[in-house]
This record gives sequence, structure tokens and C-alpha cells, in this order.
Amino acid sequence: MLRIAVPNKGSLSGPAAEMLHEAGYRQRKDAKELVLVDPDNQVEFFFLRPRDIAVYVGSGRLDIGITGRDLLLDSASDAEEVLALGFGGSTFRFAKPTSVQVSDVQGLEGLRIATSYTGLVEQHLAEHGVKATVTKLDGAVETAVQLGVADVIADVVETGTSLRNAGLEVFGDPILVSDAVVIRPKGAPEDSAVEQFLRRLQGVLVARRYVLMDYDIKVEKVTEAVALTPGLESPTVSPLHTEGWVAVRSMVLRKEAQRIMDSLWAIGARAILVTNIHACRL
Ligand SMILES: Nc1ncnc2c1ncn2[C@@H]1O[C@H](COP(=O)(O)OP(=O)(O)OP(=O)(O)O)[C@@H](O)[C@H]1O
Ligand SMILES: O=P(O)(O)OC[C@H]1O[C@H](OP(=O)(O)OP(=O)(O)O)[C@H](O)[C@@H]1O
Ligand SMILES: [Mg+2]
Repeated sequence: MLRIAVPNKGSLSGPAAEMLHEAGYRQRKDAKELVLVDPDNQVEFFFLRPRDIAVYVGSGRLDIGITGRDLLLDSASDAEEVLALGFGGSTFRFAKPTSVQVSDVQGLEGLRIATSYTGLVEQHLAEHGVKATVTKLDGAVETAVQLGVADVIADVVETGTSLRNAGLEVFGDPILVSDAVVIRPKGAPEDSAVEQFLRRLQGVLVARRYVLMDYDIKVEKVTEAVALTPGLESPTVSPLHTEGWVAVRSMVLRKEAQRIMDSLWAIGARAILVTNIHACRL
């Protein structure tokens, strides 16, 4: 049975559960459930703190897991990213009060930095040959500056609201751009159950990103229309009962669908329909 680590709380847990549900897996009904067996799909889910997931998967105790790229790199565990999942996006950045005069990582020499991600910060400082004092805090890191524990902080930034509320501003380049990711033990051998799990998640990603577009068009305009909707491989073109017309079906990016419909209409396409894809294997 495939053993899968899933975030039990925090920013990643809701979207991860939703994605697994869309991929056809059983999900827990009670947030206090720590282990769940899905016998129909031959998988066992372990609900763990996302920070610990890299440790469990890196040690090989669990076959595969979902966590954040930042947490994976911070842990320096023997796990590696195999698929980005398109949710839980954030950047990891330095931030400071306006009173502190520092504009890049070089300027941090000799300063005190508070963070929950000491692995990431120490590695970044080492890469730039900067020596600073890094203090580990569990959370609410923004307050460390106000209370005099640190000169600057390094933390996850999503909307930037927490920084603004604490009167802090980002500086320097982002240390990391993060996303929710699927991880496996480094160098783990090929495994058909793992491949199947990844194919299901990739199916969800495609179903979220693309829609199906159908339209009718005059035969002489097909080449022009198909250039607008090339699909992933090749669009399906079928004859219509009305002489001189064909029906075209193609996958298009959801975010481009309205613009493509306008262009198709302008060259004479009619009965343009857009439908969601519920599931797919490409
Ligand atoms: N607004 C956000 N705050 C915190 N983490 C976020 C946010 N948006 C995305 N993430 C990602 O979620 C992961 C952190 O999840 P984790 O559960 O450890 O912290 P959390 O969501 O802050 O929950 P808590 O603070 O309640 O423990 C990281 O990969 C981080 O990049
Ligand atoms: O840019 P934003 O949208 O404001 O999100 C980022 C903030 O959210 C998280 O804190 P959280 O609320 O999880 O509290 P914590 O620091 O105690 O973990 C993170 O540590 C930042 O403080
Ligand atoms: Mg947090």
C-alpha cells in the first residue's frame, strides 16, 4: 500500500485535501484523524505537520508527501521535489523597519535576523559569504523586531499584509519562490503505484488549467481557426451535416478562453461552447 504524507493543518492542508479529493482519493471527515486508509485506491494517508513531512519522506519511512518547497529546502532532508501543485504559493523574503538601513543581503553582515526557517536563511547567507546572527522563532516573527530580539526578519510573504501591519518592508531579492510540491526520497526507484498517484495529480492540474472548446466554422476558415486553438496535440475536426461546415474540438488554457472566443467569432466561428474538464489522463 502506498504511504502518503499530507499536511494536517495550516495553509497547505485545505488545498491539498481538495486536490486529493478531485483526484479520486478518500479524505478524512474529522480534522483530528491522523491516519486514513483508502482501500479502494490502495493508499494510506498520514496527516502530519508540513515541516515534518520532508523529514518522514527523506528518511524513506513514507513513500511520498505533499509539503512546501520552502519547508523542503529548509529541512535539508534527503527528499526531492517531483511535482509542483500550483497552490500554497509564497515568497520567502527579508524584511526590515524603515529605520534600518539595509538594501541587500550583503548589508546584513553583523546584524541579527529572526526567522522560523533557519536552514534557508543560513544557507542563503553562506552562499553570499555574509556572517550574521540567526535566531529561530516558531512564529509571529514580525514582532521580533519591535521587541528588540532582531534587527530584521526573514519570513514567508503571501499578500504582504502581516509585514504591513507590523510596519516592516521587504528588501533585497526574494530568497525563494515557493509552491506546494510533491516530494519523494532522493533517488527512490521507479514505482508503478507512485507513478499512478502522480498521473492522477497531473490530471487534476490539467483539468484545472484547461477547458474544452467546441465550435462550428466554415471549411475554408479551418486552418486559421485551428491556429488559434492548436490544442495540446491536434484538434479534432469533424464534418457537419450542413455542407461546407465543420465542428472543431480543442483544449485551450482557461485563462485565455474568452480572448480566443472573441478571435474565433471574428473569423466566423459560431456555436462556440466552453466546458470544464472533470478529469483527464494525457
Ligand atoms: N499566508 C501564508 N502563511 C504561511 N504559509 C504560507 C502562506 N501561504 C503559503 N504558505 C506556505 O505554507 C507552508 C507553511 O505551512 P505551515 O502549515 O507550516 O504554516 P502556516 O500555514 O503558517 O500554519 P501555522 O502557522 O498555523 O502552523 C509553506 O510552504 C508556506 O510557503
Ligand atoms: O503575507 P501574508 O499574506 O500576510 O502571509 C504571510 C504571513 O502568514 C504567516 O503567518 P501565520 O499567520 O501563519 O502566523 P505564524 O507566524 O504564527 O505562523 C507567515 O509566517 C507570515 O507572517
Ligand atoms: Mg504560520
